[in-house]
Amino acid sequence: MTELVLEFEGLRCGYADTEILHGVSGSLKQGQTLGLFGRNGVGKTTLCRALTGALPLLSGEIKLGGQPLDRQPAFARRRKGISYMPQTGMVFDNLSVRENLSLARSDLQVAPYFERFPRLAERLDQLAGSMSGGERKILSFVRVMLEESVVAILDEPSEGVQPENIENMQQCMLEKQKLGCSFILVEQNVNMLMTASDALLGLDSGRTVYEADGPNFDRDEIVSVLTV
Ligand SMILES: Nc1ncnc2c1ncn2[C@@H]1O[C@H](COP(=O)(O)OP(=O)(O)OP(=O)(O)O)[C@@H](O)[C@H]1O
Repeated sequence: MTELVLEFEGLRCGYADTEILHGVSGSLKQGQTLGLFGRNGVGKTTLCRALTGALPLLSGEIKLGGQPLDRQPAFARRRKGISYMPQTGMVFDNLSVRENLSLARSDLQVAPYFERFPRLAERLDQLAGSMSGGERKILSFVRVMLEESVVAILDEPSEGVQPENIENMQQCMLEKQKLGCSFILVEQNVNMLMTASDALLGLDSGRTVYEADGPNFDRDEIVSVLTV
């Protein structure tokens, strides 16, 4: 049986006096991808931020490899192998592509990613802030791929990215999965969600409304959660 790498139970959290997540639970197996989806504003990014430690919990538990994680600060979670590609603010605009990539601090090699995304290689000395939205997403994605992660959380990586590069992103994820990395993938693109995920978690208004194990997901059910 595949080992559970990340477990979260009854997560409640929010901003100031507003509770956004009302007790969300889920789990992630080693080398697998949990697809997280739902309409705008239902709490997907909030869940990501709760898992990374950017947002404190009101209650609930998070475990990584069976060990409690929820009292650990964000930097300690990063050291334990939780990586995060945020939906926005994902690259340092005033640094070049080369400098952004060098921040990944790992021994993993960047060359295979330049083969998949040659425009990055062509723009190594360009400031990240002068790249297009899609190019910046790719840069942010590659930066996370270069981290030595146990769990990589990707918040809408395909937004604004052309289909050919979405396919390349999925190939990169598969390669890291083979090395044991697990992913939480926030995605509105139903095709990517269905093909990249081993299990799915659908949210609405801060609550779980859909859970399924793959590989055969029901597209109509997914679309209905996205269009409630
Ligand atoms: N920093 C913040 N302060 C106050 N409220 C916030 C903050 N960030 C998010 N929210 C609110 O929390 C709710 C959930 O937001 P969240 O970003 O988690 O949704 P989401 O499902 O990721 O949406 P999207 O698909 O649009 O990215 C929204 O109502 C949002 O307005």
